[in-house]
Amino acid sequence: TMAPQGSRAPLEFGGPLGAAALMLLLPATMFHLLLVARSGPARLLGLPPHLPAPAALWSPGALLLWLTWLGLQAAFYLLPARKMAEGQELKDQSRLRYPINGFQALVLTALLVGLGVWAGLPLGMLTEMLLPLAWVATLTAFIFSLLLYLKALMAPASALAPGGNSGNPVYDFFLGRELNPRFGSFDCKYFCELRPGLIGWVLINLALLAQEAELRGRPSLAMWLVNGFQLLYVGDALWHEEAVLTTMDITHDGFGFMLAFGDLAWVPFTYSLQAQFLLYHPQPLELPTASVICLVNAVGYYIFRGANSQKNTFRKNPSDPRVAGLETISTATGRQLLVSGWWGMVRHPNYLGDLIMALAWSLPCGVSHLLPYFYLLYFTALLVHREARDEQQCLQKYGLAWREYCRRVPYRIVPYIY
Ligand SMILES: NC(=O)C1=CN([C@@H]2O[C@H](COP(=O)(O)OP(=O)(O)OC[C@H]3O[C@@H](n4cnc5c(N)ncnc54)[C@H](OP(=O)(O)O)[C@@H]3O)[C@@H](O)[C@H]2O)C=CC1
Ligand SMILES: CC(C)CCC[C@@H](C)[C@H]1CC=C2C3=C(CC[C@@]21C)[C@@]1(C)CC[C@H](O)C[C@@H]1CC3
Repeated sequence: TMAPQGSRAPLEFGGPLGAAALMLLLPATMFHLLLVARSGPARLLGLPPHLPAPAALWSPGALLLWLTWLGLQAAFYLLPARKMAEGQELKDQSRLRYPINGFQALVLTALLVGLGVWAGLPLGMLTEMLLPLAWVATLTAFIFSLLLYLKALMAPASALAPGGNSGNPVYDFFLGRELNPRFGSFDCKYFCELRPGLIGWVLINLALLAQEAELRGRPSLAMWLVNGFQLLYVGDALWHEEAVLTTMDITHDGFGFMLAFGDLAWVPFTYSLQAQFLLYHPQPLELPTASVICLVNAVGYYIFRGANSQKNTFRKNPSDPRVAGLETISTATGRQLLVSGWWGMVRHPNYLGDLIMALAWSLPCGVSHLLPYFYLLYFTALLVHREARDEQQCLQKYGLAWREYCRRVPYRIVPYIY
């Protein structure tokens, strides 16, 4: 109905109405979770006992801290990188270059925070600032996406994303118009996708652990597990930073409110929900149960990493001895699809591993509350939707070969179930 500005890509996320609803619903859910996690009953489905006064949301200190954080991570991004990677080929046949120094940013942040704590910085105080920090992060995401929307008005057609250019301002603002908005060599989307949000998430977790130690003498075993598991996940993502260049977020989606808010606000303030819950609702955890939970996380990580690495190795060099023996299907594009190994088990084995880890992150919080399982529920919905989007894109790319793959590997994420 509305495609005056170019792409006739089918509308996703329920079109403009869905986009408008998500723009309200996502921040509202984030604040709901932040408030409920610290409330006595900690009920996921129910109103928070107290709504904060507007003054509790606004703090110049939080604004300063947030801007310093973004500035610090931007400075780390600009430091010399161990490697410069090339992105996928763009519409104009060019390729962008990206610094691979995310893990270095994590290490430098850890050193800086360690130094601060050694010098007497009260890290636990960060937990008192989560609400105003989440508020400034949301405002930043909103203002940033508005600026990006305006910047895209001046971008050439070849720089626009396949979706996000329907002509409907609400929809396009949500999805993002420009594919790789950059200021000089500074790539806004790539920067936001991994650094301020993911590193911020583990820093908030650590502050919650420090605060628990302050309140109860030492951190609980459950808090250690949640911190350890999530640090492994974030460290892994930054270590394999180059792999993010082939995700649909970088190759297909524009940079709009969805990713800006998701990366800057949603990830740090909702992905740290389990640690938030544990600070206000300590849970007893015995060693034998903790060991079983560690095993669940290890199984999830093994599948997640095995599947991602197998595909990355295969895409880089199909004759690499680690993948050369695997069975494949040829496609008209000249690329091949794996039909054995992890990718012969289900069509998204990496999502399966990710979901098993999500379960392991919630289990230390016990089974008395639904709230810490929010991430697992949200993530299942996100991955089911993401899987469907990816299938659609693969069907377009590979046509009949993709149908053949679906016939040979009939399950999407969970063998014999889905
Ligand atoms: N924690 C979080 O919030 C989130 C985590 N994730 C995680 O990020 C990681 C990346 O996920 P995502 O970006 O969704 O995509 P994937 O890593 O699953 O990549 C999908 C792409 O892989 C290629 N592919 C699919 N099947 C095959 C096959 N059989 N053989 C070879 N190549 C194949 C296709 O691209 P092509 O053929 O072009 O190479 C397809 O588009 C995952 O581990 C996911 O779990 C993702 C989203 C959110
Ligand atoms: C709030 C919205 C509903 C959607 C926001 C989505 C974002 C939070 C996610 C989109 C893709 C992501 C990826 C990751 C984190 C979450 C977001 C940004 C990873 C970096 C997580 C670690 C993995 O190893 C790689 C992931 C790539 C995609």
